[in-house]
Amino acid sequence: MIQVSDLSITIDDKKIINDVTFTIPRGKIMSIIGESGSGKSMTVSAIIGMLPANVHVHGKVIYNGQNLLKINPKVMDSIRKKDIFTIFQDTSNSFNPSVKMGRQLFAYSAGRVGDSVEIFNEKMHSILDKLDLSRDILGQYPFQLSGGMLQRCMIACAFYVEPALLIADEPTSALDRVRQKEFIESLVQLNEDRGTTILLITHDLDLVAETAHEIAVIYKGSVVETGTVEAVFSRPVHAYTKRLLESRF
Ligand SMILES: Nc1ncnc2c1ncn2[C@@H]1O[C@H](COP(=O)(O)OP(=O)(O)OP(=O)(O)O)[C@@H](O)[C@H]1O
Repeated sequence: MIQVSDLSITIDDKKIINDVTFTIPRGKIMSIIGESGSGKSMTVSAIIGMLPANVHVHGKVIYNGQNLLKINPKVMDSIRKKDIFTIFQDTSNSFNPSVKMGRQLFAYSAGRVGDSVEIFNEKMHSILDKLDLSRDILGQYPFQLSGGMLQRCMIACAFYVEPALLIADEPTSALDRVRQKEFIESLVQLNEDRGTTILLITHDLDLVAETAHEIAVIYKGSVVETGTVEAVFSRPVHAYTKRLLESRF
């Protein structure tokens, strides 16, 4: 569904990403795993076309036959709005503290696809029920909800929008174990119910084991291993992947 090939990113003459190549298969959950500073977030920024101004980028990010790195900015805006939905590590930054959740979830869902308030209420109520989230949250402010609930509100919006690709960048690292589990269940539910393709960025091997079908291991700006989670976990080839897996037990 998205093919990243020979992606290289340089900032101030420093190579941050080096000839990164991988494919995100349609309908699958794919995880990019790597240690802090390895280049995971930069890779995501290249895919969604939100790289800092001082960056030099080479290579291709092919989506629907178009190279997103060379696309007209207006077309990219529309792809970001309709096709790609992104959930970041700290969702509280994504919400305005002084606006009730209902209005904000409307903007993240119905507003993106042009639905009326009536359609929003009907559709969002049934999604909240499905995700075991109380309908009351629509009348509450972000500070009245836990971090885990805010993350799951974002999943509710993804259920609504049904994007072609959901990118979740370190979505569980600020959550405790119970909230992590709830979030993971919602993520898997989205993939299974709607067939949404998911790119999951993480440094948590347990999270990968519980959710992902495919994996790309990134180390110092290069992809050192790709394959199904089953194959990479049972027969790791690169020394870094072996170290990573040994550290799990
Ligand atoms: N705006 C920037 N200017 C210069 N260097 C940057 C910038 N953003 C990131 N970097 C550098 O690029 C490299 C990759 O960063 P990136 O944020 O992609 O890593 P990451 O794998 O996502 O790490 P983490 O897990 O800590 O978020 C790091 O060495 C980082 O210091």
